[in-house]
Amino acid sequence: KFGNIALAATLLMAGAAHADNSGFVAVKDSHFERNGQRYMIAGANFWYGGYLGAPTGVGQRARLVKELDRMKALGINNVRVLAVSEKTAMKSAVSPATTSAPGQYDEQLLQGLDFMMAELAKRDMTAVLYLNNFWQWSGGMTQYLNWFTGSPAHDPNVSKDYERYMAENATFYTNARAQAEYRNVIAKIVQRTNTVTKKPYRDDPTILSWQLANEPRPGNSKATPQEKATYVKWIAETAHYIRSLDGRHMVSTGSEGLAGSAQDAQLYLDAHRTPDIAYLTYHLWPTNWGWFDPKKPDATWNGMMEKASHYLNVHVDYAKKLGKPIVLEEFGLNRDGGSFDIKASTKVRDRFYDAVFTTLEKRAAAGDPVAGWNFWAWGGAGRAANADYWWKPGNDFVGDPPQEEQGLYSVFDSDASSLKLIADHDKRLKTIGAK
Ligand SMILES: O=C1NC[C@H](CO)[C@@H](O)[C@@H]1O
Repeated sequence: KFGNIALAATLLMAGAAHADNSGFVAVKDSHFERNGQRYMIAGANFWYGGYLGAPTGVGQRARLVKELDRMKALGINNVRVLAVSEKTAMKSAVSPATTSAPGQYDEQLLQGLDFMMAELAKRDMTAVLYLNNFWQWSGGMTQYLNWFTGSPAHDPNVSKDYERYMAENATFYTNARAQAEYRNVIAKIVQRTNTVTKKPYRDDPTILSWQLANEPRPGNSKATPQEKATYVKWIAETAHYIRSLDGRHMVSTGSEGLAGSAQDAQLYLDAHRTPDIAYLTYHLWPTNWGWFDPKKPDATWNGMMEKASHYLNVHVDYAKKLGKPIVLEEFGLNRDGGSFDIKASTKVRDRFYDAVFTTLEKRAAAGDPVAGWNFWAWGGAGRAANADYWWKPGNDFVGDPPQEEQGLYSVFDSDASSLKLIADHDKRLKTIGAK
């Protein structure tokens, strides 16, 4: 009899040994799992988290600690953060930047990322780190092209010619020297050892995923079959490269979904089919995409919600098709009347957030591969510094990057109704699917 008990205990131990208690988030049956439990992302966008963590210069470590404490208290468990920026002459981009020139990296900003990662780990929070930007506000792909083709970095805030901007940026994917430097940066960060925790990033479960870029697109709205094929290949090869450096962390694309895929569902599916991309991402921007006019809320709300509801649901269906989780890792709406003023109310935005959260909770409760959300974006204690609401070096960082008015989409610490809504839904989301 005693022998049986010993045998049972041994088998139990052996079984337990196989349960993954590493703390890493991984995909299991088209959901996220962490330490054997369902993991839902109840997240925020916090692009400047690494900047606040810097030991000198732009660093504001006391503010960073307070912002993370506030997020943690609300039940936010994940932040989506810009991991690296490129120095550029463009006015609407953040400065300083991590990469001042190919091969020259600002150790202070990289230590900022280290400090932020250490603080997240203390709070049992995770991070999605994006390694490039399709847009100009952190230098991004247009700055790489400036370095390697000599073409002037194209600021669409100045040219207003987004179609030309996007077509030009897509040449990044086939520029061998730009790709080589991009991979140097990827290797530098993925193989980095955190100077605060002394832990290699590769061994740090605080990272939820490495993300190829913020909102990478195949080209402009008329992307050609060749550009689309190039885009799918770039995603697969870059994701494979990251996985060759770090086989423990998931990799994600940063895609907006159809809006960032020339409205081509086949392209969006093909871009996320490779096994090296662990989950799908998508973003939802009603005002940017012309579905909503904050100055005519009553006239445009119904049409917008019809489109938004379809967008939310159809991408969950795409994820089901691929058998992978999907994260709505950006969504946002203006303050009432389109105001940038922190004193403006947020009634319409709260209604929109509530509708987004409720739609995704319903799909998650039905067992669909909804793995959570990140609202755009955490403004916290940051405040716009100038009457015209534009950012200048030395000003506070808020949820809106420098290419947009500081207050456009930010959720500030004084937006009590928004924060309560976020906290309530984050709590509800995390109970869905919990074993
Ligand atoms: O990634 C992004 N998506 C939309 C945000 C708000 O317009 C924008 O600031 C950012 O570039």
